[in-house]
Amino acid sequence: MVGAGAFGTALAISLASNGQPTLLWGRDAAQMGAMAKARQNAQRLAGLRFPETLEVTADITKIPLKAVILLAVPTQALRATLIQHRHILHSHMLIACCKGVERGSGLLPLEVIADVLPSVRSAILTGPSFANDIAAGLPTALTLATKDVDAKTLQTLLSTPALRLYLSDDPIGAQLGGALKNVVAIAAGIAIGAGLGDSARAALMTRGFAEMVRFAVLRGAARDTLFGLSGFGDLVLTCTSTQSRNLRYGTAIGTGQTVSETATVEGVMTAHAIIESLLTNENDATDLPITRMVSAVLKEELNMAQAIESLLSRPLRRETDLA
Ligand SMILES: NC(=O)C1=CN([C@@H]2O[C@H](COP(=O)(O)OP(=O)(O)OC[C@H]3O[C@@H](n4cnc5c(N)ncnc54)[C@H](OP(=O)(O)O)[C@@H]3O)[C@@H](O)[C@H]2O)C=CC1
Ligand SMILES: O=C(CO)COP(=O)(O)O
Repeated sequence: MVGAGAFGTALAISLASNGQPTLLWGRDAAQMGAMAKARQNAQRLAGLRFPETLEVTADITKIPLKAVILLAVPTQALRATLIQHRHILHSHMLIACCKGVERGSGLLPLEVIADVLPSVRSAILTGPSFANDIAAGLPTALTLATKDVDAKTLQTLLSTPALRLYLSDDPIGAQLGGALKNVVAIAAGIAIGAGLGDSARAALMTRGFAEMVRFAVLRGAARDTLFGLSGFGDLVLTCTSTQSRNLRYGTAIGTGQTVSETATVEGVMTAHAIIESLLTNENDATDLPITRMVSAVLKEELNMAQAIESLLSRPLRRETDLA
């Protein structure tokens, strides 16, 4: 496991609890030392003890030769991680566990991997799951999306009695579902924080989902993928649970609080990345009113009242119209 934050630690605990010898690598030697000593990640998953089969290290050369590597760093840190450790990572199967779009390039995690390490085999692991739930061994279902011929072997390797992996051969759709639902969750949080009510949240979730499907299909995804765990499933979880950092972030913005950017809130950069990529890529020209509003509010180009007014004054249309 590369990345010892909440999600990397949770997946490592889950796999090791299933009897798999698992190596959890993090970049901060002092932090890794403390985790190895306490047998828990006190900073991000306090109280959830490491099984004996879980080894913690800050030495990336300890990764065994043929190991499958899960990459659990934020999307905006993925390229730097790949570049820094390319001499180790290039010969392994890489499973991206991040949810987002890279700012500047508009690329999805597997596209970033292909850009840095063109010949590497890769997959995306995504879907509705909170790190705490996975680490506690609660039942969870995720999507493992890949074009790789060894997909079934990977599915078996990474599934546990509590963590069920469903296979998909649509990595684009799975990645876009995971990335876009974070943006909609910020919008849902803003609505809740601003006191617009649960009905407004349901409207945003539904129209946000329409937006997700529209953009994903345009980017080459299969429409059905968005109706699965990685799209609809994760949208529901993230927009309705206060465990979600994206929802909490949006709620704080909606209540007018000043928000610190220290936590991983993937929807922020993803909203900007998508809207900025629309300016440069004509093929992506589509109507994304909710993503556009989230990006504009977070950049303080619009205040909340203007954003809400702009969404509510859009022309009336048929529900199933494409835009
Ligand atoms: N938490 C969750 O419930 C879930 C998270 N995810 C996804 O997993 C991804 C990671 O999120 P999460 O684990 O929660 O985030 P955290 O903020 O908990 O952890 C991020 C981790 O990435 C590390 N990191 C950041 N930059 C780099 C870098 N350049 N090189 C090496 N390591 C780096 C951090 O190290 P350091 O501590 O040294 O800064 C930290 O260990 C995100 O894309 C998220 O959407 C998916 C499903 C559930
Ligand atoms: O991706 C997640 C749930 O599936 C985690 O959501 P947050 O990043 O908003 O906490």
